[in-house]
Amino acid sequence: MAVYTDISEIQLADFLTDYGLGALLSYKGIAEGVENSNFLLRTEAGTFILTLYEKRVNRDDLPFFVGLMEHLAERGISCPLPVHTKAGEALGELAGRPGAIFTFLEGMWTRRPTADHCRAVGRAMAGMHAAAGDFGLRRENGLSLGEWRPLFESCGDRVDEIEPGLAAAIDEELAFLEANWPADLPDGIIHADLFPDNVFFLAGELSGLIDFYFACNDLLAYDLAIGLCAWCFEADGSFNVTKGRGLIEGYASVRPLSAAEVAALPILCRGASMRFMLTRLYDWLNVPEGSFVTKKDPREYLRKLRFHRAVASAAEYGFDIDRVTQ
Ligand SMILES: Nc1ncnc2c1ncn2[C@@H]1O[C@H](COP(=O)(O)OP(=O)(O)O)[C@@H](O)[C@H]1O
Ligand SMILES: N[C@@H](CCOP(=O)(O)O)C(=O)O
Repeated sequence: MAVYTDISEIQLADFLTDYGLGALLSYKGIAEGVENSNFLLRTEAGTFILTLYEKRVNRDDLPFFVGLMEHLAERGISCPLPVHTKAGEALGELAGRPGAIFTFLEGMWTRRPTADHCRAVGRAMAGMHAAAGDFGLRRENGLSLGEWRPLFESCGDRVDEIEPGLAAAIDEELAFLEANWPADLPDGIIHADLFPDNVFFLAGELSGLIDFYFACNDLLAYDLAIGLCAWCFEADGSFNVTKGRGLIEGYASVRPLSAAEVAALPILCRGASMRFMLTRLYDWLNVPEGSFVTKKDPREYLRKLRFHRAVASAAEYGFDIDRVTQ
């Protein structure tokens, strides 16, 4: 969850008068997600999601996110659609926060991803990359290579509280990533946070993608690397090659990879592990105790980073290179 901003029934009912959604019947904060405040709304017109945008979301980026969701939906990608006010606006303001109301997406995220789930996610990710190809706006990745060191430095001198020696290990890994990060791979709009909690399934089928608030222009294969980190590890920390094969082959069945993208996967996975370890680390040290937010453990991504550091070739992710390259 997250609910960082509390709203009263009076505030919400007043906000809703701008929309043609009828009267408010009920609302409650959603205890999932970590970035924004989300509320489940029931009005006379049906069920909706109200999102209030919090700290990491820049107000200027909101037209990109909302426009991207509309663009993807027009091209057949199942994702939430912003509801417009009677005046035609997708974005409003509530409790001092920018906010928007979205259509409710049926389905649930899976707590136990299987190789079939991974294959479906790979296909959906590649479908999203293709559908976003002609989107007219750009957004630079605010959490790419150049931002990792400042984020690390902003964690201050408490990093070793998480694990002794962690600060030095991060410093060394960042130096490697800064010196070796790939250039000249195909780029485009990526989701950049396609974790299991952002993919819904209904009756065994993938029913939609949510949470586009990290979406940005970056290397397409970096999205796949984020997916390998988020979907293909077991609770005991081991990498599941069957899931890895499912994810990558599912992706490549829609958008075949280049040999250079395949070769870059291990370093892209190291970068993805670093990125999620650092945001978790920052939150771990900075989100106040008692917030209605579940903090995520940075050590999970430290373990994943260590795994990827030991990978000598992308074939170790479990797939047949000839089946995924063009
Ligand atoms: N359009 C939607 N339809 C149904 N549920 C949604 C929708 N958007 C958000 N949710 C619910 O809200 C939760 C948090 O949303 P998410 O966008 O992941 O938040 P955050 O940006 O804070 O990570 C999701 O796990 C889901 O339960
Ligand atoms: N996926 C990130 C945290 C952000 O997750 P969200 O889906 O709640 O926005 C992580 O696991 O660190």
